[in-house]
Amino acid sequence: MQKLMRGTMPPLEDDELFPSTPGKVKLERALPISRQLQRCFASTSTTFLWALFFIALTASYLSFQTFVDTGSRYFSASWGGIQWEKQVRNSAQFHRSGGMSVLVTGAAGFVGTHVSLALRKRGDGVVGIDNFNNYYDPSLKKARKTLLNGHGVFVVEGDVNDARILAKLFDIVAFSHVMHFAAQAGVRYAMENPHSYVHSNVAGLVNLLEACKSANPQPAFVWASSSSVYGLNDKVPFTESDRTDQPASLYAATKKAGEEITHTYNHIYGLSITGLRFFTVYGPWGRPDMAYFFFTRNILQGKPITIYRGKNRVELARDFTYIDDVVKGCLGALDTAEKSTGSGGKKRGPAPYRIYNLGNTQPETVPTLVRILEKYLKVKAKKNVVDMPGNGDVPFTHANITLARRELGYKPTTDLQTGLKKFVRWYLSYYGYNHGNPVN
Ligand SMILES: O=C(O)[C@H]1O[C@H](OP(=O)(O)OP(=O)(O)OC[C@H]2O[C@@H](n3ccc(=O)[nH]c3=O)[C@H](O)[C@@H]2O)[C@H](O)[C@@H](O)[C@@H]1O
Repeated sequence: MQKLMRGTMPPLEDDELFPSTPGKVKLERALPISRQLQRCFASTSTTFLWALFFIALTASYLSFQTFVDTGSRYFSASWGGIQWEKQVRNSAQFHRSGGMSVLVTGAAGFVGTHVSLALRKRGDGVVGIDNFNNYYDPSLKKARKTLLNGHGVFVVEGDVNDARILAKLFDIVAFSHVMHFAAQAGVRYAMENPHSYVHSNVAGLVNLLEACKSANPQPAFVWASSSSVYGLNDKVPFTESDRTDQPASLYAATKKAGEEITHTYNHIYGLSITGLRFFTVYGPWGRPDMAYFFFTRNILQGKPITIYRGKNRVELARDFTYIDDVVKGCLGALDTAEKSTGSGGKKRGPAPYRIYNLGNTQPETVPTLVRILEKYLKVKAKKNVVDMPGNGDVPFTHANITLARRELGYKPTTDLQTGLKKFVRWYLSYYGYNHGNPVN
């Protein structure tokens, strides 16, 4: 402030008030008393005007500062404060002996919501964080948040790229586990918005790992990788040790990068890491960007759906996995995760690094998926069958789940018929038949 005033208006020196032009000086000195008084008055009023100018400048500077302060408080108002900290603490509290305190990122997402609810229902403490971005309808995410709130899970509005909010959360709660779902999902959208994948799946992941490695105690870290890392691998079923160095999409490449990045944090800092490769997870409260979801909407609205087919007219297939089965796999991963070994950002000993497939081991074709939907919706789909565009898709996925079965106790029990029946029931109760606004 002082700097600004000095820079704007240096103090006036005597010789500036009385210019050094010899003739003028003489003239001043020759002036009568009355004129000199008049001059003096004139210079006083100039000083007065300058003083006014300074006051005005100071006042506007101060009010600008207040505006900036208020503004920054306003923009960060979604988190912070005593009440907010209390909510975080309460939500993190577990209610069973040997319970865990879990930070769930992407908690208002599809899998994040289901896992948070399951943890809470069995008495674990859960704090959610979600940035509620508009990749798909944020009102669905808000509805999931309301559901979570109703079960005592507090969801913080924030981004995993924000180091300040993560530091604050770890400051308030000694999380035993981090369950990381926050990511840019979707295979084909990577061609439209490649940077969002790097931002969330690479930069966001690193930011979160930095917070975890510095936390004391360090939490065990479990996170969502993807079946897409198998890329062009055509050895079936896909086994964890199969090659994953041929991704077919940028999405897959960022998930693969995540597997390598988490490995370095395990190696250098002693973070306990478990990566879960999800296979096309579906079910109630699902993601509207996925085929089973928007096929349902289009069929109900009488709009056509596009079914891709592979080379030589081969039908595409996915190892569609029902949400409840995946939730059990996630809980199994959390329950069996050994502790991280580092403290104060330093590794104290080797920590586990694990990767598991969470699939269904019963691949079904996309036309079969459509037939089941038609049956439960009681509406015939208008189908356009086209060759699969070169947009990052792979022709099929099929999980070998031996490892997860043995080490996590993972045992999927829901076939596509049963799972889609439950999805359709939820969809109709949430959107009604026309998919206008949610019915509730
Ligand atoms: O398991 C995974 O790794 C991935 O599963 C899904 O990706 P995807 O299997 O491509 O799921 P959908 O986008 O729902 O597509 C399912 C099938 O429907 C096909 N499809 C999709 C869209 C469409 O208009 N028509 C069509 O035939 C796709 O080619 C694919 O075979 C998720 O979207 C990814 O986030 C996740 O990581």
